[in-house]
Amino acid sequence: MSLHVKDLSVARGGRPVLQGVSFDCAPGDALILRGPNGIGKTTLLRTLAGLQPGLSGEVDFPEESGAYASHADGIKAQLSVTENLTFWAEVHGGVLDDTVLEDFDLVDLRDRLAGTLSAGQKRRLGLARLGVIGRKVLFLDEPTVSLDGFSVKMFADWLRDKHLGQGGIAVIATHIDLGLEAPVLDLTPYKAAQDAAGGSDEAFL
Ligand SMILES: Nc1ncnc2c1ncn2[C@@H]1O[C@H](COP(=O)(O)OP(=O)(O)OP(=O)(O)O)[C@@H](O)[C@H]1O
Repeated sequence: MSLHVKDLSVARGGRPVLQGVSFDCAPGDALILRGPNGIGKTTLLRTLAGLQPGLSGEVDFPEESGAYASHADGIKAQLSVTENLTFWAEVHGGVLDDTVLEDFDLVDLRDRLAGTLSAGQKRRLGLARLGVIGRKVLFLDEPTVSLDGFSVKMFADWLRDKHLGQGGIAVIATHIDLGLEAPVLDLTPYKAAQDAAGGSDEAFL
């Protein structure tokens, strides 16, 4: 189990955004992505997860082991917290292990309809999904948005102890310090050159 990325170039709306990104993660490794707004963190994470094609380069990790998580986390508003988690567990061929409710501080909310949760509570439920789907390679896009300090620490603890500690890998775009001992990859030097745009349609608009 490892994640290998070599000379990867990614695009958004047909325009190159980042080029020449390379890194490797071994079991238990996290990598923090940094860079200013618009540099391409979301684009890179979506490309790594296979949700959109790259322009060139290699991304390699075991099939069916990746999961991408952002704010659009597929919570079903008309189902309860437990029903949402059970649904995800079953989709991934498992059963719900109740400890995930404790890990993400959802015990008192277990019977609440997900649609009635606050933004931060919804985010905790979305992150708890990661605890039930059993995927080893996580691509996390600003996972702590809307979370208070207590919840950030809870999520960082889960990531360290239950995911990385059990051989998982995580690539995380985050502007805050999660307190993980993880290398930081600043994407600024990988910004695609303007003349690499592969065409100059704008000149004719
Ligand atoms: N739908 C789109 N079509 C074309 N270009 C887009 C689209 N969405 C985003 N972009 C552009 O692609 C570039 C990379 O965006 P991306 O969302 O990957 O950046 P980011 O580093 O995640 O930003 P942030 O820190 O603000 O979340 C930006 O310049 C952005 O303006």
